[in-house]
Amino acid sequence: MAKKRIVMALGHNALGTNLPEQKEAVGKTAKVIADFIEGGWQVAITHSNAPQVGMIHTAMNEFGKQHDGYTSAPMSVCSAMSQGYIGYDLQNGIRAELLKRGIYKSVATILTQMMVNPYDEAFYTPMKPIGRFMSQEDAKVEEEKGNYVEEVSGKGFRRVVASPKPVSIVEIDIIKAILDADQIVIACGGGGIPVMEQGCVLKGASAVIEKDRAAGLLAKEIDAEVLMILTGVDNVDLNYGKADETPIGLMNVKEAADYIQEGQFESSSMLPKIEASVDFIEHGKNRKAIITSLQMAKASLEDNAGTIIKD
Ligand SMILES: Nc1ncnc2c1ncn2[C@@H]1O[C@H](COP(=O)(O)OP(=O)(O)O)[C@@H](O)[C@H]1O
Ligand SMILES: NC(=O)OP(=O)(O)O
Repeated sequence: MAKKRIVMALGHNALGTNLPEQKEAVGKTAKVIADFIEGGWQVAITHSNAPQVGMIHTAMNEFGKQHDGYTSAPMSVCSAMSQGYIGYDLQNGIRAELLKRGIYKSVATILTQMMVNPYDEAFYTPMKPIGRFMSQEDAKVEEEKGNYVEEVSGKGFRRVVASPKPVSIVEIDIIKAILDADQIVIACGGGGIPVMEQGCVLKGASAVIEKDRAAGLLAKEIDAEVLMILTGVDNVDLNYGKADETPIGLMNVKEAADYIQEGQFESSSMLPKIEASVDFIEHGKNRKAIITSLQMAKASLEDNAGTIIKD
């Protein structure tokens, strides 16, 4: 019988935002991933990259100017770098955890490109926050460089870039081949490297794709049973941040659509997770999406925690 597949999308809490944090977080995350593999799941992993891609872009473009022969790097190249260095940590962390348990499986990171539509409206309105939180003075400097910034209530300022929807996964066949061989794949990291087709050539786009939307597309493409989005909270809340905030345990796609209509979910954080979940469920049978924290991951798989979205 074919093994069941799960896509695990790792947010900042399961991953950290810089190298030391990442090392520590990955150790804990690898244990949960290994539990799932031990439990007989075929696992595809994807991850966040907004803090990292912003840091890499600043490093490449600021320091690049200061040294002869160093050149700056476009956002698509920075996305590729973020996939490489996050994947490197993740694949070693998972490999080590599996070895400790006597499980001999390969873990591979696929530098994944994601086809986007060059006419996607999102290119006209940069909305995806990346990089560090900045003071107003630093934000002004960024704007003078030609970058876009946005104020994040109570937290300072952040760069924002375009975030087109992912249309197709260029490396999907190799991702499927790794899963068919019952090995572990890390793919579509940071939403995938956004590219546009120009004849036979793929050109990088100056954008960062929402990793939750990429995770949903990946889950659809590999025909996963479960899309598990691991984030900073145990549950999705209704009336988030208000006095009558209420955690959602179970909702169906109709209820999710109604809540979206009511404007229950923030566009830059929870909305893409819910939309990706609904889209995943609507395109298959007996599928389940889970939004929860790393701590609740195992319990949520048995419907005992987290926010579960079903048909
Ligand atoms: N309706 C909601 N219910 C719960 N958390 C919410 C909601 N809306 C926004 N959030 C916030 O959004 C965060 C998740 O978004 P984000 O930080 O972008 O995720 P990640 O990096 O984990 O993918 C949560 O940790 C929480 O602080
Ligand atoms: N690419 C992306 O969605 O990253 P974050 O989850 O860090 O925002």
